[in-house]
Amino acid sequence: MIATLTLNPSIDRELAVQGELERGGVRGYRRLGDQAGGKGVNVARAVGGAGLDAVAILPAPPHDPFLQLLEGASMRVHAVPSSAPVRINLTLTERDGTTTKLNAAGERLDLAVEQALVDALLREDDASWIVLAGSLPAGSDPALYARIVARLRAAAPGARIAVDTAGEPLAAIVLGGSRVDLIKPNAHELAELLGDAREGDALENDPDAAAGAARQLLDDHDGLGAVLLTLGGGGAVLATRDGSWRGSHPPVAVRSTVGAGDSALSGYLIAAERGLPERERLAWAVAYGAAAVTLPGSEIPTIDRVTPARVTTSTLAVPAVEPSEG
Ligand SMILES: O=P(O)(O)OC[C@@]1(O)O[C@H](CO)[C@@H](O)[C@@H]1O
Repeated sequence: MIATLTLNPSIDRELAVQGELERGGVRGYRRLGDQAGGKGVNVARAVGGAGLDAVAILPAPPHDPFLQLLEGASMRVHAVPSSAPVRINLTLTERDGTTTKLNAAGERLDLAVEQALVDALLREDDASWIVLAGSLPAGSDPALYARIVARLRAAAPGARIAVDTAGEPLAAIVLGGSRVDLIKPNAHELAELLGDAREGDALENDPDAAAGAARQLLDDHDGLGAVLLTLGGGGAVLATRDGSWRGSHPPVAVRSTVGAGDSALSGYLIAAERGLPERERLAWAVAYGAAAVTLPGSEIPTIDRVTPARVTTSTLAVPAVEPSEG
């Protein structure tokens, strides 16, 4: 069973832009629809869609439209009542598949709601993986995920924890020495974590450099178990303490890249639940990510759309890293 926590869920509203989007210009659009989103929600939906047990834990006011959008979803939903309405994130899609995302900050959660969410997570004591995913609502303590990990470690020492976040919350986890089994940055998030956000494109286009950077993180931070680094159309790299691999997929027709990273993480987790080794988990991650980009908006692929056999994996010879000083 997989339990996800989404502290900042969203209604994902997709707008199809007429013509090309131009900064400062005027364009028409067609509203395509709303989906219940947020990274942990998407992961739970994908895992549930693969026939596995998943629960999405999140805050939402009792009659928020977000909850109606979740009716009939493939996973269990545990909504902790909150007074903060669920944010609306916009996805602007152009004909050629270019996706522009405008994300709202999300409203700060009351301390009592925060506590109730963590308590709900702790009650899921048969979860094989706990996933903490997405940004934190505005005004949250950037170390909130790190504090939640510390509580989970104390209460459930054996649980495996995956974190998919960015910026300060990710830095608080990694640099603060939290013990997590997996992080899933993209190249830009990894570059920012390493202190040079400008290097994101370079990492995305150079899987060897990306793997070296991921491996360096593992060497510098004992708390980290593995890094699943997504590289857009370049597939993904998985760096673990036992080896590093690259997975790539033949090109696909891209409709929307929203949710591709969540799908990749889901693929890894679904393969892990099936007892597959790391290299095959990577193949599943890449296959899920590739299937996701062929779907509109933040639609998450069901397992029948996913073909891990189309993914080529190779072992990366990552140079040995000098032990860090001190
Ligand atoms: O603000 P966050 O939490 O980083 O990102 C939120 C979000 O962009 O992530 C999902 C796609 O990954 C969407 O469902 C959602 O709108």
